[in-house]
Amino acid sequence: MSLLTQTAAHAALVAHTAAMADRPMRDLFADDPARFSRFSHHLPGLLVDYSKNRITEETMALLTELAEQRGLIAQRNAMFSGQHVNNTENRAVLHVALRNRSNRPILVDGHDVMPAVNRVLAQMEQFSTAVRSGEWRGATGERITDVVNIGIGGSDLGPRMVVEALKPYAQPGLTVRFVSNVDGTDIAECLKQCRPHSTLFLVASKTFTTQETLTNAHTARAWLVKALGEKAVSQHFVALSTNEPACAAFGIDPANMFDFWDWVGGRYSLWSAIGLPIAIAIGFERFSQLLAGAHAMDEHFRTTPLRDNLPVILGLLGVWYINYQGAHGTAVLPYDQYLHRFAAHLQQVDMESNGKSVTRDGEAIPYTTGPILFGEPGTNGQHSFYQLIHQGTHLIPCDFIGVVHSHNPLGDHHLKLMSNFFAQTEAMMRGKTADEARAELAAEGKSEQQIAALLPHKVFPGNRPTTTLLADRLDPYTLGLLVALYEHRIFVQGVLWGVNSFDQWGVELGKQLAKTILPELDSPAAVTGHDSSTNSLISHFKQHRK
Ligand SMILES: O=P(O)(O)OC[C@H]1O[C@H](O)[C@H](O)[C@@H](O)[C@@H]1O
Repeated sequence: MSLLTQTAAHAALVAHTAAMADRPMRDLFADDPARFSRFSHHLPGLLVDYSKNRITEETMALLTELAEQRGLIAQRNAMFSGQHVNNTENRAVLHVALRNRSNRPILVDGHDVMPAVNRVLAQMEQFSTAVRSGEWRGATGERITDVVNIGIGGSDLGPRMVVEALKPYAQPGLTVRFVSNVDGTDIAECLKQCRPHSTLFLVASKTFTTQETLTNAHTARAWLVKALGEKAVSQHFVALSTNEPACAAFGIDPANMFDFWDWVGGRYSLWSAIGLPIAIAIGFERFSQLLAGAHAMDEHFRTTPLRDNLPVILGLLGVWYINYQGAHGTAVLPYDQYLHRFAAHLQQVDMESNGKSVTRDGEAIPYTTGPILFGEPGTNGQHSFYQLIHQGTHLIPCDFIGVVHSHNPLGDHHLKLMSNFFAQTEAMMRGKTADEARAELAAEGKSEQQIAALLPHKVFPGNRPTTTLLADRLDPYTLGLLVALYEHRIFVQGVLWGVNSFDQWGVELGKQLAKTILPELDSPAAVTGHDSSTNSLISHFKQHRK
C-alpha cells in the first residue's frame, strides 16, 4: 500500500479530526491535570514536552496505528540493518553506523562497515589532534591558526551549525571558517582574514564534482600557490570525500584524504569525515561525545515502542498537522544564540529529504508532504515573524528549544531569555479571548467605542501547537541527541508519506540549465535558446557588463 490515505488508520484519523475541532487545548489542559506527564518524555539531558499540541490519548493511539500500518517498524529495521532503503539510488542509508559507538556489526551487502568507520575516525583523531597541538604545520613551519572548510549543502550546513553551536569549546588561537557560496565574495572575505602560511583548507565534497566547491577550492589553491609555491599544496589542503581519484587529480596527497561512503547521505554526513572541521574546532574527544549523543538517540529510536519513541512521536505530530489540520509549514525556534544555524541545517535535512511529490514507487502523491521549515533564534524571531504565528491565517506548529544552563550566565540575561521562552508557548496555547481582551482594554480606560474598534485586533485565537525541547545544557552530547532526533523524525515522516527521503533529484534541473547558460554569458553571440524572460535577462546582464 503506497499511499498514507489508503490505510484504515487514515480514515479513522479523518473522523477523529472532526471530533477534535471544538476541543481547544485550553479545555484539554483544564480537563486533565495530568496532561503534562501524559504527554512529555525525559531522556538524560533532555526533556521533551509535547502536551501543548492538539492531541488526546486517542489522537496519539490513532497516529501510532497509522505508523504501524505504514510499516514504520519494518522500514526502520531495514535502515538500521543496511538494506538499500534509498531505492532510486540503490544505496543503503547508514548515518547510524557512523556513530555506532557500540560497534555492533552493521552489514552492507554482507560486509561489516564498522572497521572502515573506525579506521577513518582514528585518522580524524590523529589529524585533528596534530592540528590542534601544532604538530601539523604549514609548509613554512608555521602553526595553523585558520582552518577553512570549503563545501556546500551537506558538506557545509551540518558541520558549520555544529561548530557554531559548540563555540564555547573552541580552542583559542584556532579559527574554523566556512566558505560555501560560488559568489566570489564568500571566499574573498574569508581569505582577507587569513595568511597562507598558517591556513589549512579542508575541501569537503562527497562527490568532489560540485561546481561551487571546486571553484572555491581552485581559488584557494591559487591564493596559496601564489604565496608559497606549488609544493605547499599537500601541507595546506586535505580532502573529505568519497571520490579518491578526483581528490588526487586536485593534488591532494591520498594520505590526507578522509574517506566516507555512498551510504552516507550529504545532509546526514556531519558524523562522517565531513565532521573533521568539528573535530578540529572542539577536539576529537568532544566530537566523540557528539557521536555518543546521536548514538543514544539511535538506540532510543531503534528499540523503544512506538508510543514512547521520541522521533516517532514528533514525526507523528508533524503528520497530524500537515495531513489532518491543514498546516504547510513548521518553525524551529532555538532560544540559544549558539544554535543560530540550527534551522538552516534542518532546512536541508527536512526539505531536501521530504520535499517530494511521488512515492518511492513513482506514484503521484495526492496529499501534502514535507513542510516549509524555517526558524531563527529567540528572542529575535519574536520581533519579526511571530506575529503571523500568533494571529495569522496559517497554522505553524513550532518547536521551542531551550537550555537550563547558559554558557554565558551574564546578569539576568538567561532568566529574561527563558521567561520569553516559556511565555511564548503559553501564549500560543492559551491565546486571549474576546472577554479577556475587553477586560484589559477597559482596565486601560478605553471607551466602549474604542473597545469595539480595537477588540478584533486584540483577540488571539490561541490553540497554536508547540513542542518544547528543554536541554540541561548545550554540550556536544546533547547536540548529538537533538540532531539525531530530528533526523529520525524526518525519516518517520518520509515513511508515513511513502517517499524516499534519501535522494534529491529536484536539485538537478537548475544545475543542468546553469551549465548551458554559463558559456552563453561569456560569448558574443545573441542569446535566443530560452523563453523570452530568460533570453532578455541574460541579454540585459551581458549588455550592462560591457
Ligand atoms: O558534498 P557534495 O558532493 O559536494 O554535495 C553537496 C551538496 O550538493 C548537492 O547539490 C545536494 O543537493 C546536496 O545534498 C549536497 O549535500
